[in-house]
Amino acid sequence: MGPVTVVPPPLSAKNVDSFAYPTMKDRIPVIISRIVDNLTRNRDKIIKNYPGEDSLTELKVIIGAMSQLRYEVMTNKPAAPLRDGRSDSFAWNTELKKETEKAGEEPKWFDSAWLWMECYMYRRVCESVFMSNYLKDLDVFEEQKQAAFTNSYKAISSLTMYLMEILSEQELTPLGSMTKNYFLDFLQLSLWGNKCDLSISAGNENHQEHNPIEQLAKLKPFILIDQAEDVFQILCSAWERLGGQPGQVDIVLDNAGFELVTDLCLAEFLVSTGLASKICFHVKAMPWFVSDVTERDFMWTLKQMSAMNHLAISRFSQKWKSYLQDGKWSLRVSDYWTMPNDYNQMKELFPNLYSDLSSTDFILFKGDLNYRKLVGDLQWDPTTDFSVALRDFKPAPLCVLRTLKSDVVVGLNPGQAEDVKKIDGNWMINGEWAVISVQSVDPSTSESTAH
Ligand SMILES: O=P(O)(O)OC[C@@]1(O)O[C@H](CO)[C@@H](O)[C@@H]1O
Ligand SMILES: [Mn+2]
Repeated sequence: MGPVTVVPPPLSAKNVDSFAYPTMKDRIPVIISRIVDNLTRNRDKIIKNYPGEDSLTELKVIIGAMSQLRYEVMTNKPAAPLRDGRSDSFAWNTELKKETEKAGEEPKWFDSAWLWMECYMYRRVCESVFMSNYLKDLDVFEEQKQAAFTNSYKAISSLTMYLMEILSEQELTPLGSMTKNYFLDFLQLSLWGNKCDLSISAGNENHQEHNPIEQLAKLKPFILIDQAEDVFQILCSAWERLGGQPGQVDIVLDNAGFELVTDLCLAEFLVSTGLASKICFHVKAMPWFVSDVTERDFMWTLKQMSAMNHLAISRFSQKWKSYLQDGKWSLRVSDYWTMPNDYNQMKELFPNLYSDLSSTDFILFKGDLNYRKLVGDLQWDPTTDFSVALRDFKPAPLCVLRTLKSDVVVGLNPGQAEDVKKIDGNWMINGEWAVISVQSVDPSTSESTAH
């Protein structure tokens, strides 16, 4: 038996010096107010897209529910059971009961675990929409997500042209050194794509304007942990294990807009250089943390790209649609990604998802929320090993690409956190700093090594 890990307490808004506190006090109320604004401003469009004799009444009910939710957050009311009867509501209400039993009272916004309450907030937003008849499929964040894509046109253009150029001009053998160098570039592009999420900016415009490739060298010193080479090594080991065939890669997506395009470009690079045989993208089952990708966002992005008068953008989107048809790429939706639980609990709560993930050769997790769920959103000492913070979550070799937007980080060297803090007091929350953290799992022994 290995050493027993003492698990620290969760991040919580009860610590007024933590980022959880201003999130609850300011950012979440602003996010809810923006939903109300958006629904009010787009009233006619919504009624037109979701016609029905009661559409307008339902829209008003949703707006009312948003005001009620904002009031509940601001006055620290206890979490109430979900009432929408959606397939996940039983699991959610079971979690609510468990939390209540653990604490001796219902979870509250400013007293309980930040991760739990923040997920509950987005689930409540969805509840108000799911409770309607005509507006059931309304995505209250759609406009913001679509604007984030449209406003990143220049960066998307540079990125896709760069990808097209290297794929057509270079002889890239799967395990060659040139492939490795380009792979490292695309992995970093996907990492920095994570700067562009909309919940951190409380829904303010947050898009990519500059040429992303030119920025890579400048951004390199901001990667606090860089295990990108280990990722390449994992893909090479899969090759060898599979007798000279590439393995499957799963990507647990985060945000729509520019970030999604960086992820798709990475996936294109992987399949067209023979580093991966198949890609499975995991998307959210409902609108989530403002900018997270749903299946609809994914398909919308491809459709928009096809309609663009731009050679590289439209070509890639055609190619990507054909991958979806021939199974080289697939999408998978699971309710687990929109539960409040961390990934250590996945094996017990969603064994099918865990076993699916165990059958792949490599999992890439994108973004800050995935990072929080991997390490449990706990107050770890920053020098804790990544594998210790993951606890029992080791379905397959995995990597997380994350810009820091919440005050939890592990895997740093002694003194590193203190040094970065001297340079940038907001290093943990401003999205300027990043980590590429890896856990390699040897499939024969299931032993993991992480740094
Ligand atoms: O997962 P993502 O898109 O990178 O970030 C989600 C996020 O904006 O939401 C939380 C704050 O509300 C933070 O954990 C994080 O900054
Ligand atoms: Mn996100």
